[in-house]
Amino acid sequence: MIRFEKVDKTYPGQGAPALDNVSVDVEKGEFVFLVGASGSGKSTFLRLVLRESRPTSGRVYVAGKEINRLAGWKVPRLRRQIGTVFQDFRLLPNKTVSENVAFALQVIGKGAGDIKTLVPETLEMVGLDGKGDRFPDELSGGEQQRVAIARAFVNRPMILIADEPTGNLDPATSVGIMKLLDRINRTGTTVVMATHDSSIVDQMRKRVIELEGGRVVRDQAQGAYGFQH
Ligand SMILES: Nc1ncnc2c1ncn2[C@@H]1O[C@H](COP(=O)(O)OP(=O)(O)OP(=O)(O)O)[C@@H](O)[C@H]1O
Repeated sequence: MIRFEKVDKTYPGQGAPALDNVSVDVEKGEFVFLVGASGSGKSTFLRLVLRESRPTSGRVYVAGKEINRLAGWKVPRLRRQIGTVFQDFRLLPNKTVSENVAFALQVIGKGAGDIKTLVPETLEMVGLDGKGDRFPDELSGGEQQRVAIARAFVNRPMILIADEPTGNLDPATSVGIMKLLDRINRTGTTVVMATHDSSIVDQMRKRVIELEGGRVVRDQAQGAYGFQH
């Protein structure tokens, strides 16, 4: 589903590469944690998957296509197949919960009929049944992140990218969010999550890819946050 082949990324004017000879293969349906110190290259990795950034050398494939060679007009179609969730939720403050989720469908041209069924169905799935008419500032942080996940998942993307999704949440709320991401993963969606949250990684026991100075220094099935034999 996601394949990096000898990917280097050096930002203009930077001496050291943000990614250095990264080769990684993520299969359809996998759940992968990307870990590593601040500045190790996690966000750069995620940006390359979205083609928000391009490799300096090497190849990035998503769903079998080398995305650096994708024509510009095909990039929106690629991004539609990838849901994104961030630490800071990024909801539209002047739209209700339902409108935030519906908006993701409107921008990709879904009809009113589809929207009417998909939005409540997805809100129920993320545990926000009955909260569709609230505004983001009337919700807790955990609930706001659930809205963001509903918005990312409402068109059933192949891949869900989560960059520090529990970074602003307390430990108990974070566990609920991880249960939800796990549930989404069980529907067949490939999940790649960058995180500093060691207790979450240790509890989930999924594949762990660790970056250090832009290099993959560990790629371990059912791994922990720190290396353990
Ligand atoms: N737009 C940019 N221009 C120049 N350098 C950049 C840019 N974005 C990232 N970098 C550099 O690339 C390296 C990797 O950064 P990246 O944001 O990928 O790390 P990260 O692991 O996601 O960090 P964090 O955990 O703090 O989000 C860092 O040295 C950073 O300073």
